[in-house]
Amino acid sequence: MKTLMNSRFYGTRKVPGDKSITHRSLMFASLAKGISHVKDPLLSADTYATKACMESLGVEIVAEPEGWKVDSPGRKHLQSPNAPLYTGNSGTTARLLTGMIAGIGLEAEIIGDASISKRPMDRIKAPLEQMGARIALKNDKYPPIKISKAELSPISYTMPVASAQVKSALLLAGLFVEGKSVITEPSPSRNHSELMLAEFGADISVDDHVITLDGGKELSPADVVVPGDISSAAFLLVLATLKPGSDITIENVSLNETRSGIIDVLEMMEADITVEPTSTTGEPIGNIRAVYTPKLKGFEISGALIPRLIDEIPILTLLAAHSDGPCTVRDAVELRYKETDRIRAVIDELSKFGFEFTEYNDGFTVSLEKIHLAEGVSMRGYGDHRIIMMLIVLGIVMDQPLDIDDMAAIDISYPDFMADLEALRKDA
Ligand SMILES: O=C(O)C1=C[C@@H](OP(=O)(O)O)[C@@H](O)[C@H](O)C1
Ligand SMILES: C=C(OP(=O)(O)O)C(=O)O
Repeated sequence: MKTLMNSRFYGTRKVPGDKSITHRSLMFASLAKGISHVKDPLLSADTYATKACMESLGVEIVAEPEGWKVDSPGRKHLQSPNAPLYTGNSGTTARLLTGMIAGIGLEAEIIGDASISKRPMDRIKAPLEQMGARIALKNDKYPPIKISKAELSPISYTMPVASAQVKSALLLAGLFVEGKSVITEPSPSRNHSELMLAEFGADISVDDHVITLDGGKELSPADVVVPGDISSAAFLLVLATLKPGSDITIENVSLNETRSGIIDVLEMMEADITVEPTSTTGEPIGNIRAVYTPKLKGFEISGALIPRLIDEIPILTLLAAHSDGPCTVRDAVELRYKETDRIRAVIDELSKFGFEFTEYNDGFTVSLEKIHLAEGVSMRGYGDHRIIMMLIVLGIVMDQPLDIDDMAAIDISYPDFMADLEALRKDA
């Protein structure tokens, strides 16, 4: 990390493939009999976990120069695994896979690492049981998730929280059930499942907050091109905004409205940011340029904006360092149920440098007079990739290399993060 100090960051870069889209491409391709291709997938610990789970069900996935070839015997020929399915650190894998296993009538036990073992799964158990699934959890809440064979019926479900993982688990469960499943969201969460299921031939329609899936139809193989992940781009965009002399363009990144809340926030803060849409092939794609902006406005984010930037909140908090007023996050209690309690982690770590927080159950208000350099302080990453990358950006902005534990957790979503920073680094 030392080599990144006293630098500015300049240039054009692509970030790795979108994590949410990569998980879904592997799962949907595994349900469609025949060969699908996934171009430019994210190659990271989380997506390798999904790949290994699909292979355990009997799907052949081969690396090709441009990505993966997924060869599925068809959902009727997938097999119950003879060992627990290990989802590593990936909540998306655990929740979507539960819906998928229940939907194809297999039995399996789903486990994960220490963080997954503390993430709530009752949010998928309740609606899946309403469909007829048989699911057992530890203390009725946590993994291991034990799924027994059962026949399902369609569901009509109003989700209490906007969660793409819950929505997608229900869509996966309803895919091969005759009849209409209707899912209503309180506000739109990421819609990659809806877009991609249509590409794989599912009968799915969306009307405002209501998703209707007419189940019982087989999926057909499809080729998926994975755009860059805006959640990974977020770290570079915030770095460019905060670091004097910086000017970074991220190319070929997903601009999907349900994910692009970070652009709204940067614009709200009057950061120097430019968005150039390039194409739409199911997913809207484009380039985003962020240029150093010495003075920013404060932000207040809540309500329907939160699901559109939920994973970016830790890195967005750093923008308080240059804002002329406080920054407030509300309606984000979901952050407490991620890889770690991200509200606590952000408050505990940034308080070490003079960021002042008022904590709420569903967020915080943060302001900063001046960063206090805290020599020799050790930082906790909580094994959470997004907290660790936020702390790395903080260290670069302060020109103080931070001693952060668990750096290897970057591999969960952005294995090339340090290499990309090096590639963009220029002498100040
Ligand atoms: O469906 C997905 O791919 C994801 C949905 C979000 O979680 P929730 O569904 O719990 O909001 C997000 O935080 C996660 O990183 C990925
Ligand atoms: C919360 C995240 O992922 P998951 O829920 O898949 O573990 C994330 O990537 O920030």
